Amino acid sequence: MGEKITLSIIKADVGSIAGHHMPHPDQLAAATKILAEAKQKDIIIDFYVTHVGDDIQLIMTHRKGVDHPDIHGLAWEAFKSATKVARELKLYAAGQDLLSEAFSGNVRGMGPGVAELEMEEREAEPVITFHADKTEPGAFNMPIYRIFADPFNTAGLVIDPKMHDGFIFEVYDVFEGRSVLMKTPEESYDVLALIGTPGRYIVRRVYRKSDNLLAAVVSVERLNLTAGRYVGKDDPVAIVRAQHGLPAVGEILEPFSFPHLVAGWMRGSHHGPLMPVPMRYAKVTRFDGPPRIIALGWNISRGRLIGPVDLFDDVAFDETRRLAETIAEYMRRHGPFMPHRLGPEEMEYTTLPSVLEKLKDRFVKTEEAKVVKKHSDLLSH
Ligand SMILES: O=C(COP(=O)(O)O)[C@@H](O)[C@H](O)[C@H](O)COP(=O)(O)O
Repeated sequence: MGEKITLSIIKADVGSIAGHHMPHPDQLAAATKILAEAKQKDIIIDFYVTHVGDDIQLIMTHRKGVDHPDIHGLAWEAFKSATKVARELKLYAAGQDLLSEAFSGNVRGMGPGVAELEMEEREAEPVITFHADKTEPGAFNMPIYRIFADPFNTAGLVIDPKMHDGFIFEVYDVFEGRSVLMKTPEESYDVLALIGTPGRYIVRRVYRKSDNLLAAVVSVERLNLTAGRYVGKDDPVAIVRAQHGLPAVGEILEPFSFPHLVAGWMRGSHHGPLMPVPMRYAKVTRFDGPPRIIALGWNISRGRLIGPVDLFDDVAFDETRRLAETIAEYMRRHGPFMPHRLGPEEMEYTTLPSVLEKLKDRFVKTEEAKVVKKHSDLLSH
């Protein structure tokens, strides 16, 4: 057995410039300083700090396995430091995603989003990390399904003997906090029956069936469910391993050529197209969006992060971006109406219920005559 390396992405929104747009460079520098010191002390092997929209992304490699208090504590410290900068500069929503003052061993349930994948490095270990803003973890359901279970997307499912048996999906129910393992292709329709409800059922992990190799991990934290109130959107991340018996990089990127509708966007309350963008466009503007995603390509070499390459920085995705803009325009024309605005179940976790609360005593039973009388009484005052 070779050495095990863990790739951890821990992300949080701890304040940004000009609303929920993007972090200040000094915040990224503060987080970088903390991780650089940890690298010097051999707590982590390597790291990279970036952002998508207003979310700071800590990408780290280490030998400590998933959910390790040293790694989570380090991320917490980096976010605290970036929050301090945000407070000094009076940035917007300083410390937004840090739901607790004190760290208690693990950032899960404390606000930040987490995707961690422990691996035995293959001879070459190509990996893609995805980072999204203004959307929820279920936004990954459709692309992950297409990558690992749709032969019209992934030719390797048909052609490559190592993939031909299919993959095992772990689907997580965010409301019940439990998950189920399901096999594709044989249980594909059952998988789809669940993950077509992306606000509740989220693909959390995918394993290659032939040898149980862990191929993908998605962050499943739903910030508003954790906080019990509207805080911001979850802005999920994912790690997908590529090539040599796994989907090729091009097969992993392919589903993102369709800018599918996801929940999030303005006030976490609207459906909009997920737009794949290069890092330089990883900041939201129009109606605080549209929701965006970047894809960073890496090779992991004895834990060293070789990269990133900015995978959506390609004219091949120009048409997708144009289509996303057209869809954004179409959806925007609906204003406050569904299906642009989310449905009532999803709106439960936004600020709308407090508006509706004000109206609750003004509803009257619809017995026509009495209603007309009551209205005429009200109007005559
Ligand atoms: O979705 C949004 C922020 O989500 P985020 O923090 O990026 O997860 C924004 O659209 C805000 O909801 C919007 O700008 C209003 O913000 P507040 O004035 O309520 O802070």
